[in-house]
Amino acid sequence: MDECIIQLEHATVRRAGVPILDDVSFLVKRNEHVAIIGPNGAGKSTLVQLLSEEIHPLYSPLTKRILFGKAKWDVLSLRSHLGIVSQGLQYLCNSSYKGWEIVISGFFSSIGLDFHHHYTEQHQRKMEEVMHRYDAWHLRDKQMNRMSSGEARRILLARANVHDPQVMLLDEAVSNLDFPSRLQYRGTLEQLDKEGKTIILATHELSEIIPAINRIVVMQNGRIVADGPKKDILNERLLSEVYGNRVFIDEREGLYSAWC
Ligand SMILES: Nc1ncnc2c1ncn2[C@@H]1O[C@H](COP(=O)(O)OP(=O)(O)OP(=O)(O)O)[C@@H](O)[C@H]1O
Repeated sequence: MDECIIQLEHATVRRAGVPILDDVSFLVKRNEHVAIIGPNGAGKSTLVQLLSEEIHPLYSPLTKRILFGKAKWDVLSLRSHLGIVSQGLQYLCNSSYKGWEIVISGFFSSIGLDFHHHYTEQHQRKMEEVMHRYDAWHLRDKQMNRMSSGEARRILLARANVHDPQVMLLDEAVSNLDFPSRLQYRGTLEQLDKEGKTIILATHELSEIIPAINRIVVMQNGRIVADGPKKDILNERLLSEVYGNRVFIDEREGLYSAWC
């Protein structure tokens, strides 16, 4: 049986006294892929941030957060197992660092390079390889704070992959990417699947959910309200209920799209 690499049990997060994640349990096995969907404010990003230890759950005797078999992590070591793309990270990376510096800093779980970061030729080769893969090589010497959102997103995707992480945590990773870049991104997800990586993505864009991602988690009001195989979850009745609007779903060549 596949090992459970993410074990979150009875996790609650409060902001201003309000539970924005309410007693959520979420388990992921090695090589399993999960897409998290749900309306704005449902708690998707909060769940992803719990997994990368950007935030912490409230203490309760029932609460567990065991990541890669360990309950306690030094956050930099944990991040070396994760490839993260999120709006929050993009905001932090909006600096005068150049594209290549942000990508290579993925090896150190840092944002850009500092005097104590010593990169090797091997790091450099891998940085060049992923920047080509994400069609970002032309952005290598451009400052992050002079890039368009889509250009910066490509840099973040390259950074997330550069250190060969076990788990990709992708929170609305395709936003701002143009159509050809989305196609390329899906190709990369397929490649990650072939390499045996675990993909966890939160998205509003169902076409991001490649055929290899078969488990869908639906969130609403800080809770997981559905969790199961794609064919059971991506149905118009269930999604119409969750989104509070009539939702239409279409499927073409294994990719889905939804609209109201
Ligand atoms: N720092 C904060 N202070 C107060 N409330 C917050 C804070 N961060 C998030 N929230 C609230 O927590 C809830 C969940 O937010 P979260 O970003 O996890 O939702 P989401 O499902 O990712 O939404 P979206 O699809 O809009 O990105 C929202 O109601 C949001 O307003």
